[in-house]
Amino acid sequence: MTRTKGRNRNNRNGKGNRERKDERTDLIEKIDMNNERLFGYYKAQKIVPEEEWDEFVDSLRQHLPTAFRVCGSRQTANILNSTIKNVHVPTLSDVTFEGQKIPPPVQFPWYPDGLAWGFNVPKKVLRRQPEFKKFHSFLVYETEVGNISRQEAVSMIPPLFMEVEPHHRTMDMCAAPGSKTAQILEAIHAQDSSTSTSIPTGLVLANDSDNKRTHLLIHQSARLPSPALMVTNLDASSYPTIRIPQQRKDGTPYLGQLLFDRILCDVPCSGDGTIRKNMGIWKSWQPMDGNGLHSLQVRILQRAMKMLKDDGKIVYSTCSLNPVENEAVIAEALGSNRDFELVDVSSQIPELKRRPGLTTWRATADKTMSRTFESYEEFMGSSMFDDNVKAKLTPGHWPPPDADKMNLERCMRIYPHLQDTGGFFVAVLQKVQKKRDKIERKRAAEDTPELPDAKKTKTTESADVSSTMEVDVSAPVTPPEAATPAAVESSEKTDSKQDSKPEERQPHQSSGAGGPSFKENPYTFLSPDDPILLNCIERLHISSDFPSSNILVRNPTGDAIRSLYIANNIVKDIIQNNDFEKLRLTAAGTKVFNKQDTGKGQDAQFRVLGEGLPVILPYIEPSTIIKGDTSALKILLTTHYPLCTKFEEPFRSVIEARPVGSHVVQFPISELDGLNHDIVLPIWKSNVSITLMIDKKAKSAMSLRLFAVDITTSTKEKEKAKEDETVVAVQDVEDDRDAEGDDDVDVDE
Ligand SMILES: C[S@@+](CC[C@H](N)C(=O)[O-])C[C@H]1O[C@@H](n2cnc3c(N)ncnc32)[C@H](O)[C@@H]1O
Repeated sequence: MTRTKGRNRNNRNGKGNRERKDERTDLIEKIDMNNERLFGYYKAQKIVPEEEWDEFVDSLRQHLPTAFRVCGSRQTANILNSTIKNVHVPTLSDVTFEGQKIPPPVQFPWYPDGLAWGFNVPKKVLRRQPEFKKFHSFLVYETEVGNISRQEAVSMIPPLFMEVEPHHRTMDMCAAPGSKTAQILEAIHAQDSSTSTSIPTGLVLANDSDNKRTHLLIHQSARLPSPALMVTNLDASSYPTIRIPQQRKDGTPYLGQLLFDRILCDVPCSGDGTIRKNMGIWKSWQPMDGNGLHSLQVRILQRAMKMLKDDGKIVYSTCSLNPVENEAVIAEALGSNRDFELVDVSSQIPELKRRPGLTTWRATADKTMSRTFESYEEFMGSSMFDDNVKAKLTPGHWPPPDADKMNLERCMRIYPHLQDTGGFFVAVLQKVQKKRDKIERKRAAEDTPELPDAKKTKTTESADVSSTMEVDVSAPVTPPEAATPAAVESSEKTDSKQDSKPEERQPHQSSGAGGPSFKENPYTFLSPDDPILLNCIERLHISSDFPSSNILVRNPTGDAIRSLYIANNIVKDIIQNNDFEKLRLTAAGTKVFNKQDTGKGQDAQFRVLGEGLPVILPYIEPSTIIKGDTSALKILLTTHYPLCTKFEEPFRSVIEARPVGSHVVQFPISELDGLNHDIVLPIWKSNVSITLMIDKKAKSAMSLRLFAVDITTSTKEKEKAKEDETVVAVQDVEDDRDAEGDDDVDVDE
């Protein structure tokens, strides 16, 4: 798929951001937005009625509006959304620039709770018009701290049709860079409050075969830290079976296949639905792009079908308009597995304008003229192609003979001219019940046989993840619905470097599933009696119902050396019963405590992290949480290490009386922004001063939200910079994002 060049490459040319941006605009203007192969191909598919063709093509040539989503937990998102609606939009509603009225951002009518927005404003307006410039800075800061996600409008659609609930076990098979994973995580955490994160019983297993992109995904998902998240780095088309402890009807434990309630297959595709953004497609498009991906797309969907629970749902999506990558994939997968059918979702999200899936289409291998063929037989009989080319297409590229029985019209086609978006394809498949008995019998036969003496055993399936693991089937099986958590994250490579002793195990290295060698540390759950864990619990006054058996570390020794993570029960079950190396498990759960050096002569302590605090907060004894006020928050935002004596009473006496270490402060904020919510933040108390333990960007975003200006220390530095530095910074963020994924949109184009 066409990509915007990354920042570094551009900077090597020695050109400034503004210059680069203007060059890009010139380029856009010079692009020839005609491609007869593309037009001929899609006309032959009759993707829109003839009288709509011109409108459709015209929309492909228009600049794509910027879209963003207010994200995070539902309550936090609703608070920020009110700020946009009640504070920003009114100031942007009556703006004119160079004599032209500039439209304010608008909410997408089809997105739940009005949490998604779009706006179409030239970049010079964002750069020079004061109200829009301010709004732009707000978007940039909130994006950086994870409260706003820039995501193409159509890319937001597939997760909505998954209808994820907090107890669901979900899988995102091709997840990077993670914009849809974030939506799934939000649905899993729908019950969180504005200050605390629940430990849901559900699971979000996000996978991508591209190792680098899984790390982008991990970075993105850090915006909604979750004990329910796991990230793996495997080829989705051959994803291994995961085993978890289960119970038969008579109560005997066994290791059985983990099946999912919901699976998203947002598969790799030719991406011509993104042509409004990725303009190189105008020149490069040819039908073999989609033809070549068809087989992989089918195999990914077929693998998802094997991992789904009865009554579970799969959402299949692409950002391509090509039926070979869409309806043909659905038809081939349905033809190979009669336990599935397409779901009629026509009554869901009625505000979303869409067109039905195609029931017939014509494939081709013709790169020049786009002559299309009605059937595989006609194609094979043509003298236009040699055997090599003919071998690249299969009967599955065409409609099957029984296509009319598959309800392919239940698929959804989103066209650019319908609501000024990119193009997208979405289909919802459901596993039907009619063969349930047969399936259950088959599955029972496949499951690991129960051992009479419940002794350790080896599973037998050679291709299975757990095939080489010793499994203690007598171990008590945690009921999946019991809400106790635990999580992990990406590896602490520094732990192994700094702390490993010669006799310690080294991080596992393997080259699984065709990827690069896998160098990650093992995942070890701490004993609830671990002295460091007990120390964290005691110092922060964490209650006895805290799930301390769900805390894990990632380093070769399995000791609490630097970071402690929390994972929920299902994540823990997966880690404990499967080989993390074969799963290429790259991250799981969320980090909650980190080691903090306390200076010479003092023992190191662990502190609660900003991202981990929402998970820990519900367990902290409320009376031990320090009550802050606006003046204390201002001092903490503007000064790095303010002395305790700088604060007003009663805050000053309270913090002076606290021991050195990690503490939590609650600031009642309603007095500032009129919204009824508090902010709870971690601080570190040293002998004479305290400091706010959140990063600079989070401080700036908070400052802008609460005080309408950035009062943090970094502002002083910024004041020295050029007038449009914010815009440059914005552009840098955007360029990084462009490099991250196909779903990102430039904010200011
Ligand atoms: C359309 S993008 C996914 C976008 C993502 N769902 C999002 O919303 O951010 C397709 C992804 O599939 C990944 N991919 C390609 N082949 C794959 C395979 N065989 N198994 C798993 N992932 C694959 C690519 O690395 C790419 O990140």
